[in-house]
Amino acid sequence: MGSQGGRDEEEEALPLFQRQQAKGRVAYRVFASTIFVGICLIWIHRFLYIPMVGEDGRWVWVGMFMAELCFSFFWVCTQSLRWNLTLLYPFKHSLSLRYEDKLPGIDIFVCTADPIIEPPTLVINTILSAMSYNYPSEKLAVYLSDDGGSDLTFYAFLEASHFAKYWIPFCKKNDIEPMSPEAYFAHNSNVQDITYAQEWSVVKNLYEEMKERIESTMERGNISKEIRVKHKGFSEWNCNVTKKDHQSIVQIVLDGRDETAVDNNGYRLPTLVYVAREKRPQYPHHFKAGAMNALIRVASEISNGPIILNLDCDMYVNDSDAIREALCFFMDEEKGHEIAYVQHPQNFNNITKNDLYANSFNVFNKVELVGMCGYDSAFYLGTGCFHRRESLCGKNYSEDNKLRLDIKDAKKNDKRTVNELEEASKIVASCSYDKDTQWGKEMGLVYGCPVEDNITGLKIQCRGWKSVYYCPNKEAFLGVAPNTLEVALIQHRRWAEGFFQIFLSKYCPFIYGHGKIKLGAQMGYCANLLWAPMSLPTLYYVIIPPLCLLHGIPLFPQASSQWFLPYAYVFISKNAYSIVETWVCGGTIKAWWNSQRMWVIRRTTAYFLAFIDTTIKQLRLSQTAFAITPKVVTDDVLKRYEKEVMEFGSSTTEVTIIATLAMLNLLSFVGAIMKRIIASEIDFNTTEMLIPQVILCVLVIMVNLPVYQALFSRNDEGRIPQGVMFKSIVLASLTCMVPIN
Ligand SMILES: O=c1ccn([C@@H]2O[C@H](COP(=O)(O)OP(=O)(O)O[C@H]3O[C@H](CO)[C@@H](O)[C@H](O)[C@H]3O)[C@@H](O)[C@H]2O)c(=O)[nH]1
Ligand SMILES: [Mn+2]
Repeated sequence: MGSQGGRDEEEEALPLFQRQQAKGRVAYRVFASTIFVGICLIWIHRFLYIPMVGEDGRWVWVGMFMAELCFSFFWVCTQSLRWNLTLLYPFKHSLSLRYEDKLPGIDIFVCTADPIIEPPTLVINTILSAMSYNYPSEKLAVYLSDDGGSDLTFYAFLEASHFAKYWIPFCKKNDIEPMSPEAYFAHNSNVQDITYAQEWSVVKNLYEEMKERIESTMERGNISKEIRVKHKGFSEWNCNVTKKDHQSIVQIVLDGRDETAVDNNGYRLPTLVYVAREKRPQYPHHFKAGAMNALIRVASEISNGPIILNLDCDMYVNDSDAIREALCFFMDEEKGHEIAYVQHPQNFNNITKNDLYANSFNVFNKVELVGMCGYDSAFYLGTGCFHRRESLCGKNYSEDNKLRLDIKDAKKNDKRTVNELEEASKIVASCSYDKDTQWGKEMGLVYGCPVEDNITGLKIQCRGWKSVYYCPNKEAFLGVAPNTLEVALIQHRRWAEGFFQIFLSKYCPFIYGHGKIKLGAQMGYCANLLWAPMSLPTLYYVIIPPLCLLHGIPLFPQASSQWFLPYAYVFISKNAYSIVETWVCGGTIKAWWNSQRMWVIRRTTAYFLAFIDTTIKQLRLSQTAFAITPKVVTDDVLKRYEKEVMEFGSSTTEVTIIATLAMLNLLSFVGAIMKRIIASEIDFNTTEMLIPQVILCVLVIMVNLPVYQALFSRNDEGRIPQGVMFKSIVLASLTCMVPIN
C-alpha cells in the first residue's frame, strides 16, 4: 500500500506533456547563415553592377534587384519557421491515471455546406468516426452544421444515428481504426480474424445497406413520404426552404442525458445534433465562420463542453485516442491553463505517391508548423483543432484560468426537455442574433476573411493565449485533398487572397502582434500572408530572364566570374536543402520536383489572381466569398489522378497563364539558339554571360514538361484545350517581340 502511494505521488508530479527541441538546430542555423551571406553578396553585386544610363538592360536589372529583394525578405520570414523547431509529446497514460473520472465534456463540430459538392455519405462518415472515440460517450456531443440546409443531409444524418448503435460498440470492442466505416471497410475488405468475423460482416452489411439507401435517395433528389413520416424533423422542410432562405433548424437526434439512449451493447450514446442556422438573403452569413459561431452558441445551450473539436466534413477520425492526447496539453497542471488550442496537421488519405499537386503539406506539417510551435503560436488551420471554449469565445488569458475544465457538470442538471433545448437553440442560431454584437469580432471565429482560421488563431494569441501544434506519428485525422489542378488552385487562390487581406488590414502581424507574440511568430505568419504579392517577383523571374536571353541581354554575372559564386551557392544550397527536407519528411524526389512545378504554377496563377482580386477589393471594400472545394470527381478524372497525369481540362485564366508562360520560355530558348546559329559572328563574351539565363530557362522548360504534353501530345479530356493552346502561342510570340531595355 505504502509503495503504491509513493508511486502515485511520483506519478502525480510528472507533467502530462513534454517539450523537446529538435536536433540539429545549431547546424541548421550555421547553414542558413551561410545562405544569408550569399544573399548579401548578391545584393552587393546587383548594386555595384547596375548598367549605366543608356546601357542595355538598366531597368530590367533594377527589376531583378527588386525581385531578389522580395525573395530575400520572404526567405528570411520562412527561416523563422525553421529556426526553433519544437516538438511536443503527450502522456495519455498519465492522463488516464490521474483524471479518468474527471474528464471534461467535448463538443465536436462538423461543418458541411452543400450536399452535392460534399456528399452526405462523406459527411456521415466523419460524424460516425467522431462518435466512436475512445472516450466516455455521455461526455461527447457531436454537432453537424449544415449550411446547405438540406433535408437530404438531414436524412443521411438520421440514418447515421441508427447505424451508430452498431458501429460505436463495434469500434470500441474491437479497437477499430480508422473509425470512418467507409475508410475502414475500404482497407479491410477481408477479415481473417475469426473472433469477430461474424460481427464484422453484419456491421459491414448494415453499412452497405445504409449507404445504398442514402445514395438512392440522393439520386432521386427528394425525401419520400415513407421516410418523411418517420421523423418529426422533416416537417421543418416545407416548400419555402431553400439553401439561402430558411428558418433555423435544430434537431437533437440523440440526447446524451437520456440514460435509455443506448447502443446495442447497452452503453450510453453521445449527444447528436443537427443544426441548419437561419439564412436570409438580406443577412450576410459569413460562411464557415458564421456556421462555427452558430454552433458554439447552440452547443452552449445543449452540452456546453469546455473543449471544442472542430472538423471539416471530409476529415474523419483516424486515431481513437486523439481526444485524450489533446487533453494532456489542456490538463497539464503547470502549463495547461495557458493553452488556447491544440492544432493537428491536416493529413489526407488520397495523396498519390509523388504528390502530383503538392497537396500533402509534408514539409509544412513536419517542419514549418513545428517551427511555429516553438514560439507558442501554432497556426489555427480550421480543422483538426481542439479549442478551449473560453478562449475561442473571446476571453483574455489570465493566470487564474487554471483547470476550469470541469465546468462540465453544469449542464447535467439542465432539466429542460429536448423540445425546449431545440427551441432555445433556434433562437441563438438565428441570422440576426449576432448582428451588432461582438460575435465575429471579439467572440468566436472572425468574420469577413476567407481564411477565418488563420486570423482567428492570431487574435487568440494576441489575447495572451499560447497555442500548440501536435503532430503524432499516427495521423489523428484524414481528409480529402483536391485531385484536380483547378480545385487545387481555387483553394490556393482563396487562401492567398485571405492571407493578403490580413496582411493589409489592421491585423498585420507586425503591427497587431507587436509586443503580443514573438517576432519569430510574426515573421512566421507573414511567410503565409505574403503569398499573393510574392507572385510578382516570381512572374518577373519566369518572364524577364528568358526574354533577355532572346534579346541577348545578360542579367547575371558570367559563369567564370567570382560574382557568379554567391548566385550559384544560394541557388544550389537552397534547393539541395529543400530536396533533403522533402525526403526527410517522407516525400519522394519526384514529389519534390512536382512541388517545384506547383510552386511556379500557384504563384503565377492563383497567387497572382489573388493579388489582383485583393487589390481591387481593397479599393471597393467588398467582401470575398468562400469558394467551397468540391470533394468528388468523375471516374475518368480520378483515374488520371491516380496515374499522376495532370488535369488541365477547362479554359480558365489559370490554364491560359500556365500555357503562355511555358510557351514563352520555350520560344525564347529556341529563338536564342537560332539567333546564335544564324549569326555569322558569335560573341563569346555575351554568350558566356548568358549561360545563367540558359540554365534558368532550361529549368523552367523541364519543370513544365507536363504542360507541353498537355498542349501538344495528349488527347484525353484533361489536356489543355486547343483554344488555350492558340491563345498561349499568340500571347507568347507577341511578348517575345516586345523590345526590352
Ligand atoms: O459557407 C460555408 C463554406 C464552407 N463551409 C465548410 O468549411 C469547410 C472547409 O471548406 P472547404 O471547401 O473544404 O475548404 P478547404 O480549402 O478544404 O479548407 C481549408 O481552408 C479553410 C479556410 O480557407 C479552412 O476553414 C478549412 O478548415 C481548411 O481545411 C467545409 O467543411 C465546408 O463545409 C461551411 O460550413 N460554410
Ligand atoms: Mn476541405
